[in-house]
Amino acid sequence: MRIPVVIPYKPINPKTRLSCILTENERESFAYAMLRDVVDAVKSAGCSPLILATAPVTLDDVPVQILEEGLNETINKFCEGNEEPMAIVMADLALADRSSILSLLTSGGDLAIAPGRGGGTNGIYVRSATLFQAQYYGMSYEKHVRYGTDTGLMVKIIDSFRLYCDIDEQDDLIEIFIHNNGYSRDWLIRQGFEIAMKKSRIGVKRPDCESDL
Ligand SMILES: Nc1nc2c(ncn2[C@@H]2O[C@H](COP(=O)(O)OP(=O)(O)OP(=O)(O)O)[C@@H](O)[C@H]2O)c(=O)[nH]1
Ligand SMILES: C[C@H](OP(=O)(O)O)C(=O)O
Repeated sequence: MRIPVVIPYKPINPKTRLSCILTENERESFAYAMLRDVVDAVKSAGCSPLILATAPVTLDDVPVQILEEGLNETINKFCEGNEEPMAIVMADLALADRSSILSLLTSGGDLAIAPGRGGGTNGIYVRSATLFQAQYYGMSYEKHVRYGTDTGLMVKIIDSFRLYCDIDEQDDLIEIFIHNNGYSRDWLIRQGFEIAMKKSRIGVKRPDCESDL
C-alpha cells in the first residue's frame, strides 16, 4: 500500500522568520521551491503526497485539500476517524530525500517522530491516523513524545539529519547550498545567494544585503 504523506503548507506570507533577507513575494516563491523538493522526496520513496494547504496551490498532479484553520486543527481534522497509516512531513524540509522519508516510515513503531531543530516536529508516522493528536508549535517534539507514551503507543525517534534540518532562519540556508541539489538550491542561486565566510563559520550572503552581517 502506498502510504499517504500529508504535507501541511501555508502558501500566503510563509517563512516570516526569513523576512530579514527575503520579501514576501520571494518567501512565497522560496516556500514553493522547498515544497517541490519535499514532494519529489516523498514520491521517490514510493508514497503518495497530499498537500494540506491554507489557500489554493497547484503542483503537477499532487492532490491538494484546502483547510483554512490552524495547523493543529487541520491535521486533527484530517486524522479523525481515519484508521489507515499515514505520515506528516513539513513543507520546509528542503533536504529530505528518499532514504530519510523511508526511515520515518519503516521504524516499526506505532508512532515515529522526527525531531526538528529547536524542539519542533518535522516528521510523523502513525500506524493509524486516528491515534494521532497534533500538538505543533513550541516544544512540539516533547509534546508529541509525551502524548505517544501516555497513550501507550510504541514511540520511535527518528535520528535523521535530513529530517532534522527545517529551513526557518537565515542561518539554515547554508544547509541547502551544501546538501540540496534541487529546486530550493536553484532558487537561492537564481536570487544571487552565494556561500560566504561569516564571522565564525560559513553562511550565505546576498549582494548588498545588510542582514548578511
Ligand atoms: N496547513 C497549514 N500548514 C501550515 C500552517 N502553518 C504552518 N504550516 C506549514 O507547516 C510547516 C511548518 O511551519 P513553519 O516552519 O512555522 O512555517 P511558516 O509558518 O511558513 O514559517 P514562520 O512564519 O517563519 O513561522 C510548513 O510546511 C508550513 O507551510 C497552517 O496554519 N496550516
Ligand atoms: C510547526 C512548528 O515548526 P517550527 O516552528 O519548529 O519550525 C513545530 O514543529 O512544532
